[in-house]
Amino acid sequence: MVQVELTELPGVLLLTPRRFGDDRGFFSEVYNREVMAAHGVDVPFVQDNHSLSRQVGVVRGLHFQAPPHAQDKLVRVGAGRVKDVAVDIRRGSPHYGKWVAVELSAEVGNQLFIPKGFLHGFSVLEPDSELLYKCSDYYAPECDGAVRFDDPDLDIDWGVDPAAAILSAKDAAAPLLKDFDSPFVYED
Ligand SMILES: Cc1cn([C@H]2C[C@H](O)[C@@H](COP(=O)(O)OP(=O)(O)O[C@H]3O[C@@H](C)C(=O)[C@@H](O)[C@H]3O)O2)c(=O)[nH]c1=O
Repeated sequence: MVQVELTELPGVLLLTPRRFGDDRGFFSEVYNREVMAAHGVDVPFVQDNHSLSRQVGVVRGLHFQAPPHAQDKLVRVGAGRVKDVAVDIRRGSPHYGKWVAVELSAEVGNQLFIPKGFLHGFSVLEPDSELLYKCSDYYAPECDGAVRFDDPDLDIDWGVDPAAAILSAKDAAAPLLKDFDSPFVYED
């Protein structure tokens, strides 16, 4: 029912649910708790988010919510195409500061699972791209945090010109990773 691929970051998974195509279009179970749990994604999601980014070059991120409201996220694209990025920020992790970037599109219907302890962000590769994602905790603005998307220590390939990126004021003012005290600790 779902194809699961590991990424270079343990815990971050690329999931592609099956699509049943016919003359009308397709049908797909985009989330099935039992099936996901069988593949290691056994998470009580409590909030679904939907954002629209009109312009190519919009970058949202890199974001996290700190404990006690840390969020696992299951991200997909309902329209358009984005480059979705996860960065390990668990102190003591052998992968601290490492990232994976995956193209997610409405055409493919693929999804990225990003566990707690990772930054999340995406760049917009097609106009009017819509991101749909499930979160395992509620929005808690007091726990909301960000790291600069174009941090030279991360050196993420966003697939768009970072100098021309369209950012929120909050994201433009985000600290660099070296000036940031991560609230997450790696647990073996
Ligand atoms: C994230 C969020 C925002 N909001 C409000 C706050 C604000 O007024 C408005 C826009 O918020 P932001 O600018 O933070 O939206 P955005 O930049 O799209 O933030 C999102 O980015 C991606 C990369 C993520 O991973 C998400 O978890 C979230 O951080 O929406 C909520 O009411 N609930 C929420 O869950």
